[in-house]
Amino acid sequence: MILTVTLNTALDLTYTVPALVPHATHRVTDVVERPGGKGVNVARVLAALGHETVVTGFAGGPTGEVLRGLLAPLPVRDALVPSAGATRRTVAVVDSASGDTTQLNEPGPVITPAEWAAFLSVYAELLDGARAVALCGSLPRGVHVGAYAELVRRARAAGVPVLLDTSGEPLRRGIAARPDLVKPNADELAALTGAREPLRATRDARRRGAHAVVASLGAEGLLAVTPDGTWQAAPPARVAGNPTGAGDSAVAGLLSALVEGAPWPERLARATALATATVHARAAGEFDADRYGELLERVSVRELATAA
Ligand SMILES: O=P(O)(O)OC[C@@]1(O)O[C@H](CO)[C@@H](O)[C@@H]1O
Repeated sequence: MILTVTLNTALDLTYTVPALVPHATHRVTDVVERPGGKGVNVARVLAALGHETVVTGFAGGPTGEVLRGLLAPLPVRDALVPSAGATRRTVAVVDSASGDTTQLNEPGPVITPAEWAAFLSVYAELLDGARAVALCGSLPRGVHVGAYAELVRRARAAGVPVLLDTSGEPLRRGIAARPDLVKPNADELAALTGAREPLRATRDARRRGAHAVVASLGAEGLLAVTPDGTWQAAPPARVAGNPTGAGDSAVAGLLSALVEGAPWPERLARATALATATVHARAAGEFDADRYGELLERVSVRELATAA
């Protein structure tokens, strides 16, 4: 089983408008409501690939009920821990004229010390039996900033490979706890390292403690700095669409190939094809299987002649 942790789950709304104009009233032409938060998206993609998947984190209030109701028919096991505070909503507004997406994320509930303690005991139980764990997304209020570092250390102590996908101070502290893999995007990487040049920043991130770093660089694909080598993976062509959740699909691809013991080029090909197929999809956590299959054959993975 693969475990995904989403401490700040979300009810994701995707609105499509003809054109997004500040101060104007907009008629929404398409509404999609999905169970979300990064780790939930990762789990949905993993389940679609046929992996046994469990989601944990917090869910509460009426939004939490809706989220759990949307998860129920999916082949994903719900091990979410109840919180008194309500699960947040996030809104992605897709401008169909420009193709740009604007994201609005609520802060989420305040987690109490008792709820955090309840989560830690569920996490410990789930680690026993997990083949890999992904720790994903922002922290809800009330959860300490070193929470991911703590969860990384516990996964390592249990011998479970751990992937971290977060930002800011939780990422900085989490990396220092030596996760097997981190997957920052270009902005997260720049904020962490102060470097804009992708290769330099990715190598710097790895030096901070991660075993391997896979940076997601939008249309440029993925850059991986690993103990086995350095690779750049790119989609066959620039794609237009909603990029929300593309990074989560990349995480799912990396985990899926990792638990199958695939080598790095194959992990990166799978991650790039899934991320690209998600840009074509209506919402995060989704992809078209045929398109994924076509992309997988056309993704390029190039080894860079440079030391990690
Ligand atoms: O606020 P966070 O936790 O950083 O990100 C949350 C979020 O924007 O990320 C996903 C896309 O990656 C959305 O489905 C989700 O709601």
